[in-house]
Amino acid sequence: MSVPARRSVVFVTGNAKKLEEVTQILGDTFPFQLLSKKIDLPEYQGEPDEISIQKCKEAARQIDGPVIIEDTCLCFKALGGLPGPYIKWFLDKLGPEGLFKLLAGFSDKSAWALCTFAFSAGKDEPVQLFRGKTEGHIVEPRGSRDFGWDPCFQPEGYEETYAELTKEVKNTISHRYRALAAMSAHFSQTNSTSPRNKKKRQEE
Ligand SMILES: O=P(O)(O)OP(=O)(O)OP(=O)(O)OC[C@H]1O[C@@H](n2cnc3c(O)ncnc32)[C@H](O)[C@@H]1O
Ligand SMILES: [Mg+2]
Repeated sequence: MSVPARRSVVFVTGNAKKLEEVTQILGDTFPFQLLSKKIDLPEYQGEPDEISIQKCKEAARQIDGPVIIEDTCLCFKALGGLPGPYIKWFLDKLGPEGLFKLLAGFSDKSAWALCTFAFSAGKDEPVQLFRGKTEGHIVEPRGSRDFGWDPCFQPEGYEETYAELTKEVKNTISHRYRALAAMSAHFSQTNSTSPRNKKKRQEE
């Protein structure tokens, strides 16, 4: 009896570090075979959900098949949630030091990292969102300069910044880990091949 091929989905991102973490976090646990495609999708404006929906629709249009995208925000409480989805440009121009200095005039250094994964089964198909949030503080940069704003984000309950933590630890507490856990849980349920679920799926 032949084993049915695992359905595949393309993770569209222009960020190699994101892809690396996603691969490490998911391991073999994800019910889809994850392929990747390096495309720099447009940086949309608006609320995080809207941005992820637009980004996913554009990815599905370009790939013309099942896709996943991800969008990451870094939100400063004292700035009403900004830079939020615009963190990429702030980081590009200011670096982690500048991000820390942005909060010089504020006693509240608290922040949260928000990750949104978006899935679409293909062009013109609906988009499903999965979110993960990790609370923390913006600190003077410490640790490796490997990945984005990691050196200036210290997650709640830790003495280290994301950049000082090992990948193993970051990948069990991060915004990305939490969003992926939500997405995996969803697809593990809907993808289950138990006869009951199969029947349910056929009825949907
Ligand atoms: O192609 P995409 O997937 O959009 O990749 P991107 O690099 O453009 O990423 P975003 O649009 O989501 O912008 C998020 C910014 O935050 C950075 N970033 C994302 N996740 C991070 C993490 O876990 N730690 C540190 N920096 C991160 C990333 O390098 C970007 O500068
Ligand atoms: Mg981007």
